[in-house]
Amino acid sequence: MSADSWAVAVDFQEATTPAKQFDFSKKLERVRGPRHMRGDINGNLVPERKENGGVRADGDKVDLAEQSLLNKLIRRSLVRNRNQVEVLQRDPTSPLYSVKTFEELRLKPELLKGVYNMGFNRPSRIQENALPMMLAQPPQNLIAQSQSGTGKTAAFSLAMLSHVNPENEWTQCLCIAPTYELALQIGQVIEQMGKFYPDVKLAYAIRGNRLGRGVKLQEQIVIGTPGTVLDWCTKYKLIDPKKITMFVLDEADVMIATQGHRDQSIRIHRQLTKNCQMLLFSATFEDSVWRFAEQVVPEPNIIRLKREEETLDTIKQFYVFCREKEDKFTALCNLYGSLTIAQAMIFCQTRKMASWLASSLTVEGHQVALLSGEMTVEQRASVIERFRNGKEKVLVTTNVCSRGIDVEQVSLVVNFDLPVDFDGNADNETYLHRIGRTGRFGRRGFAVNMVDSKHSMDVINQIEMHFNRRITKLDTTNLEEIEALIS
Ligand SMILES: Nc1ncnc2c1ncn2[C@@H]1O[C@H](COP(=O)(O)OP(=O)(O)OP(=O)(O)O)[C@@H](O)[C@H]1O
Repeated sequence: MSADSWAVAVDFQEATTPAKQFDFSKKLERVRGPRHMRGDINGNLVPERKENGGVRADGDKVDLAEQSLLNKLIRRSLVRNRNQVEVLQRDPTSPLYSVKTFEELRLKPELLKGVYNMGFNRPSRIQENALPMMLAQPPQNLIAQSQSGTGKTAAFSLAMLSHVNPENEWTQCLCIAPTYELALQIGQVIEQMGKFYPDVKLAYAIRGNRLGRGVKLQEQIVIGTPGTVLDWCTKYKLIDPKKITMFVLDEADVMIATQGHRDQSIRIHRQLTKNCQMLLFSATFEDSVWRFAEQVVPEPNIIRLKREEETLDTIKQFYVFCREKEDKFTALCNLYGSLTIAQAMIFCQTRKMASWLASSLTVEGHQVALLSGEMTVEQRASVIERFRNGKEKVLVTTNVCSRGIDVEQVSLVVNFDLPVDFDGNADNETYLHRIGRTGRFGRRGFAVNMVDSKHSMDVINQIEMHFNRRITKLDTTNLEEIEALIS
């Protein structure tokens, strides 16, 4: 079918399709989720996980640990969340404590000073409930789930620092994280928080950190990756697992997606005593995470903070017909020429397309930032930082690289390529994730979708049906129309 004829066919289809035609297959999809997607405990659709993440339709590998690290590197503050925390107590008759200030926790003055020195004025939503539970006597086990950036790491770092007895020169708290880099990030938080409490020492059980066999560690807190921690406990006997009184497993969802980590974690856990306090944290909570959590944390209290829903309510959505990539490029330039745009994010399906687009835009005189899969996490973090600081006005990216980026001043999102799943169907979750970022915090945003085939028009229709929101056709050669629609 030529481009013209499919465009005519689409026009015809639009004109003849009633606005709310019912499609049973879509309804089923909404209940079950599309293939390769599953519901998490929040009722959110999340991609099915494979060992070590998985490969998306765009060819970029989803590395959960990298995503998590990127999130940590680019984060500046707590993620806003107005949802209520859900608490499930093991013993529902015991009083439920929640604190509004750090003073109420009766922390050691050195620690309180460390907390305030980090700029924390009051506990975050999840910390309000989690901290009293983690610090309670007798010790209580905890499974806590809340999205990245809500204060989990800070919470268990404070719990570990507060738990140890600095006079005892042996390891009392053991914390495991999925990667070397993530372990280092947690260690930095502990070091910063414990800045005024120098009696407490921290060791990193990570690759490359070799110690002689049989020497007993004197550091009260050890943080590391499962393989090295297991070696230190069993092979080298640097840590006596029977003396561990607090065990923290961070990023459980990432942990079980990483080959071998699940078994190693369980093997470490088996070395610990029954009296050891077990704490497990996760950003998401699929069934597999839950099953793992129950293995590691007996008789748990459970705290959950639902992710704040992303919404399309404040976002105007459009689509533009184009023939091929050059045509899309022209449409994009026209759009850019006729709008006052603070900052824009443009999503491409492949790395190749993203780099072609970035260089074409640069030739046109735009200041462009490019996020691409071959960059290291640190390089990506610095590109995002520059973009956030307004050094570039346009960010071209593939989907994988940009998860979790929150740039308040982005007012336009362009789907240069539409988000589709492995089967070529609309990837509604990714669509919401991309577009939802423009209209953050009640501000207005615009989303423009480039449609270049009958198939991509079908995808637009699927997205419209899924969200029950209209996506309006836009003629980018008609500047007056653009101004009228977008104003
Ligand atoms: N009570 C608080 N007040 C202000 N800022 C806080 C507080 N607790 C944590 N933060 C800050 O909020 C950000 C997110 O916190 P934290 O890293 O603990 O979240 P998280 O849920 O563990 O996320 P991730 O697992 O991605 O690291 C950090 O920059 C941290 O310094």
